[in-house]
Amino acid sequence: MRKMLSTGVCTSTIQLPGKVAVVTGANTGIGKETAKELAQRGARVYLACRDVQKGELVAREIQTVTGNQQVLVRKLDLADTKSIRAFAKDFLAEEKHLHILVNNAGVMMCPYSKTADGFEMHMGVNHLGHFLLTHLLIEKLKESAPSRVVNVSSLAHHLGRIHFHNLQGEKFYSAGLAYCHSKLANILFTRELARRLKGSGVTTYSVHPGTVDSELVRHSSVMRWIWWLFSFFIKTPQQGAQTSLYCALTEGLEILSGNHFSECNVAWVSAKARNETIARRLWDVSCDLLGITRD
Ligand SMILES: NC(=O)c1ccc[n+]([C@@H]2O[C@H](COP(=O)([O-])OP(=O)(O)OC[C@H]3O[C@@H](n4cnc5c(N)ncnc54)[C@H](O)[C@@H]3O)[C@@H](O)[C@H]2O)c1
Repeated sequence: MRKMLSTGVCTSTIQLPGKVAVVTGANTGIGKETAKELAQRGARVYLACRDVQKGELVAREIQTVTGNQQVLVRKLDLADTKSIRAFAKDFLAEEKHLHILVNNAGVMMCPYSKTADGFEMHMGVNHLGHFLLTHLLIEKLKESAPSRVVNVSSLAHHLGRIHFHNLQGEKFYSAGLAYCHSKLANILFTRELARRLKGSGVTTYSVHPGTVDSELVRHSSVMRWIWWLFSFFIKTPQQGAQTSLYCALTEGLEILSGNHFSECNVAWVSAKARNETIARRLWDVSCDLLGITRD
């Protein structure tokens, strides 16, 4: 597939020597390209990956391409809170700072399954896993301010709903909709996080990367076919990384904390994604599910 149609490009020229970044799901697709660009600009970049072997291959590739040897791989399985806690514990022991956290990893349309902690896989990995990770790293982000959290969501959030009585798909389940619900949760999390972080020097943004040629559609032959059919309009992962990079790097973006971005611009979100009551309730429910004390 050859791609075109990318209007959003991150034009920031900022360099990142001495800065530390974590990118989840960085061994493929958009996450890999995001990590590569952060490394290119001189940051120490942690590739937080489920598959450490694949991560090591990618780290070596990024080191070769960028000349930056500070590209490190650490095990992170967002489908297991023990793994998330272990990752955070080791990271906090190892690093003095964290300036950029890109919550990029995601699953789409996987068959009904549960995480190690019994959460529905989309909600568990895409939302709850990143919620816990951010919670565990938030003090380090505050200490390192100015710092940023970028949450990779999707246009698919428009079809999402937060059914509090069916958050784990226990009453009804559709793999396609489960993905949409989790991507809506990413935006609600971003908005509530921004509200809570006001004045802390940590800002946060949610992102729609565009429609990108990646491994995301691996679970759905229909989606693979649609991707192939529209291949001319589909972005490369490098193009798909631009809005995440824009939100991580652009100077002066702090006043737009909590907003959603697409094509390196503020983007419209659904009415459900702007509902502060749902955002606060989702925050509380997420804390309860993860055993985090509500504040
Ligand atoms: N590709 C698109 O068109 C598109 C569109 C909108 C949003 N997105 C979002 O972009 C993000 C990146 O997706 P991509 O397109 O690069 O797909 P991808 O499948 O290439 O990358 C997803 C990454 O997440 C990782 N991951 C999955 N489950 C994990 C787990 N349990 N623990 C840790 N890592 C895990 C995978 O290993 C992979 O590295 C996702 O959040 C996705 O929802 C993608």
